[in-house]
Parts: sequence; structure tokens; C-alpha cells
Amino acid sequence: MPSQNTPVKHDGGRAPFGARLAAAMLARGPLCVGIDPHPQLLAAWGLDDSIEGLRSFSLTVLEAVEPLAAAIKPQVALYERHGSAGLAVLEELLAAAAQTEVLTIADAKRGDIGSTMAGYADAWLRDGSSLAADSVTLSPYLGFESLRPALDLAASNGRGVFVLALTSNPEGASVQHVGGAESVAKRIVQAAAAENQRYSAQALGSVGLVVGATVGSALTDLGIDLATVHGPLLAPGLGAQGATGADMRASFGAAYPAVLATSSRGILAAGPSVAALRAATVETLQGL
Ligand SMILES: O=c1ccn([C@@H]2O[C@H](COP(=O)(O)O)[C@@H](O)[C@H]2O)c(=O)[nH]1
Repeated sequence: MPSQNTPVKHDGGRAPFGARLAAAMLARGPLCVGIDPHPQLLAAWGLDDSIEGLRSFSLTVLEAVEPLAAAIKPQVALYERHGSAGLAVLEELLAAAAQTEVLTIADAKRGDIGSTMAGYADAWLRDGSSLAADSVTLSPYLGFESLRPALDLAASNGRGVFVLALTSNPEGASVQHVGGAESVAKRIVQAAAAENQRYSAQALGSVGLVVGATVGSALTDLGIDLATVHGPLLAPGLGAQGATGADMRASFGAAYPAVLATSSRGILAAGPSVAALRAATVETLQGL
């Protein structure tokens, strides 16, 4: 575990991810737009479920939301289902986004034993990797410490991670709530808080958590204080999964300023018109 005084080195002059995200949230508001090219959405947009459809969908969403959102979150599974050509579209999307102000969160939910984790860290967080994003989502099911290669690489080059803690799906509780007052989720929250001690106390740390907008009273029930994390809280579940801005304020309480709400289908359903996607993004922001 790094000490509070561990120096943070940055490649290429990039500021830490947490500080960059906090600045983006301040300037644009606390919204991430998910880019989830489901086959049904491609069809609703009049696009084929093909590489060209995937490319058109992805670049249209980027064009629409990059001036408005703090971050975009491409769902990696929906690129992987198109094979290597789909991943090439994701690479193109990430490269195009890197030319804009919007930050990127690759929703890959990676996690493995440490030696293999180093490969995932290289893919999603290493400078020069064609899939490198500003941050990536990670699964701690093999133990938080197994994520070490990604935690350290991100800290070394101004990138970030979001570790699953309390997910937005109803099935998550069967694992994450286990242990009651000493729940699995609480252990993950504590580990992220310890990890963020390596970052300046003046800004958000770069180790974020995924905590669903749908968690309701779970944080209170499990005695989890997210204000201790000092990192960003990525909150899926807004819109299509039913959660609202009011729900999030009620659930997150004092930790709400660190919440980056994310919505995919709730905004994407407005496409393919860029103007309509922008209107849906603004409307979603107004509800936060
Ligand atoms: O707990 C989690 C973690 C990740 N997700 C992902 O977020 C989006 C949500 O899409 P919507 O269309 O806004 O429901 C999707 O990519 C999920 O895989 C999540 O929903 N919950």
C-alpha cells in the first residue's frame, strides 16, 4: 500500500486524472454520456449492425456531446462483439476524443491475477497504446490488491481507474452486501480511500469507484461513508435503469459533489440527430 507521501510522477505533463475530472465536472457539470452501441439502438438510428454502423454511431455521439459532457464512457463489450474491426472503431473513437476536452472512461471492467492484470493495464492505460483511455473500469473480484499494476500505471501517467463497489444491477447485492457491517463493498471503499492517499488532498484522487445511482439506502444500511474516498464516484443507473437526480442526492448525501452520473440509453435514444442528442444531454444535466 503506498504511503501518503509516495510521490506521484506524471508522463507527458498530464495532470492527475482526478484533478482533470474535477475541473471538467466544475466547468461542464457532473455528467458522463455512455456510448453503448446496442444493436437495437443502431437499428433505431437507421444504421446497420455493422462496422460502418458502429463507426457512424460512435462518432455522431462524440460530435454531439463532447462540448457538453465531462466524460464519455464507451461500453467495450459492444465494440468487442464486432471482433477486431469493432475494437479498431473503439480505437478511432478514443483517438478522436483525445483531440477534444471530453475525458474518456473505457468501460471494460477488467480484473485478473496481478501478472495478467499488467497486460490489461498496458492495454487501457499505457501511453502509446492504441486503446489507452483517460481511465478504465476495473473489477476487484480477484481482490483489490490484484489491481496493483493498473493502480500504479495510472498513478504514474495521469490516468485513472473506477473500481466496482456497489453496482447498479439488483444481482450485485448478493456479493457486494455480504458481510453486513463489514461488507465486501465497504472493504473496496476502504481500499480505494487508502489508495487515494497518494494523491494531493486538495483535489479528487484518481482511484474512483462505481456506485450505482440505483443503490437507494444501501450506503446507509451498510454503514458506508463515501466522503472518505476522496475519489470520483461513477454512478450508472440514471435514465434507462430508472434512477433520477433526486434519487442520487438522497443516496449519496454529503458525497454527492464527487458523483459523476452516467447515462447511456436515456440519452442515446434521442439520436441520430446531433441537435436532439445535445438537447437530451442538456436536459439530463439539468436534472442533476
Ligand atoms: O454498476 C454498473 C456498472 C456499469 N454499468 C454500465 O453503465 C451503462 C449503463 O447504461 P444505461 O443505458 O444508462 O442503463 C452500461 O454500459 C452498463 O454496462 C452499469 O449499468 N452498472
